[in-house]
Amino acid sequence: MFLTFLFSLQGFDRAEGGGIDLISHIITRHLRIPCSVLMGANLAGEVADEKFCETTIGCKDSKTGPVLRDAIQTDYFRVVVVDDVDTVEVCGALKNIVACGAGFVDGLGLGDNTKAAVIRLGLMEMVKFVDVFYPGGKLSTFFESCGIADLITTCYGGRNRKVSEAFVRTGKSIKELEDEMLNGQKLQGPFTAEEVNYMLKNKGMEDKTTSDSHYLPPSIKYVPECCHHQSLSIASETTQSTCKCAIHFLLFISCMNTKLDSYESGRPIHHHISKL
Ligand SMILES: NC(=O)c1ccc[n+]([C@@H]2O[C@H](COP(=O)([O-])OP(=O)(O)OC[C@H]3O[C@@H](n4cnc5c(N)ncnc54)[C@H](O)[C@@H]3O)[C@@H](O)[C@H]2O)c1
Ligand SMILES: O=P(O)(O)OC[C@H](O)CO
Repeated sequence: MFLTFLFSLQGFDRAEGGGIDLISHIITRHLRIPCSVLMGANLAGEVADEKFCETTIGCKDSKTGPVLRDAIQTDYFRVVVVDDVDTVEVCGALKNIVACGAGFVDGLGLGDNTKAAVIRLGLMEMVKFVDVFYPGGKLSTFFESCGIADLITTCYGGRNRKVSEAFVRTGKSIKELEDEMLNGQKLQGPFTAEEVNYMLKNKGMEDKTTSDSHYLPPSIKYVPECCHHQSLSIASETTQSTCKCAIHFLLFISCMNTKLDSYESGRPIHHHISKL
């Protein structure tokens, strides 16, 4: 008999002292039981329709992991268990920010090549973020469903993408669009970006660039800026100012010019990060 907690919530919480907290850490701290996470390319409607997908469970305990997998896995919902829990959870949170960037690209009509660049650079930001703030994470985790696969599906089929596209096209605020398009649901991307931005500001890291040993994740900085900017603007100016903001966002990510030369499964990220 064992007690554990498995959840699929995406996002961070603000921590005392100006940082951010992972939800799994908060649950473990309060309930004093181990916490595992489930993240993956799992748009709820498609899972409900029993269309094939994969998912990732992050679980530290080698005995509990297979028990959770066997309890959840079906023919159409395939589970891979990894022990890199924090990276799995961070992927689930950060990819929502990148999806807003993908939505801006769609709203601006920039095409699939640009969107692929946003997705690639967003993935590199996620890798770098884990390396800086959750050292010990494994690069191989980003190649599980919780990493690249969830990033792709969210950047094509998710709510963050959809609303962000409408945000650029219509000139309405995120709040208005949520009310109109999501039937009571909320976007995670802008909120998560603000939390991460808050943490970076408190650490004095918001103006660092990728060439510094500290870094600035551009979409994390520019997604909330774009969203805020838009919500404060007036109708005739909104589309123009949002576009300007979104273009800044794209310019910044393209300046990153990061490259992943090699990848060896299962090794800690800092073995690779010097090549980014
Ligand atoms: N929908 C998907 O395809 C999908 C897939 C994978 C993971 N997720 C994640 O699962 C979580 C829930 O997604 P969803 O689609 O069910 O969202 P949802 O918006 O339908 O539901 C979220 C619920 O949380 C409640 N809520 C919000 N803030 C709260 C608070 N502070 N205290 C108590 N309740 C609060 C809301 O009232 C709402 O009922 C999110 O973190 C999402 O990123 C969603
Ligand atoms: O609809 P989104 O943008 O919240 O994305 C949904 C899920 O995160 C996909 O796994």
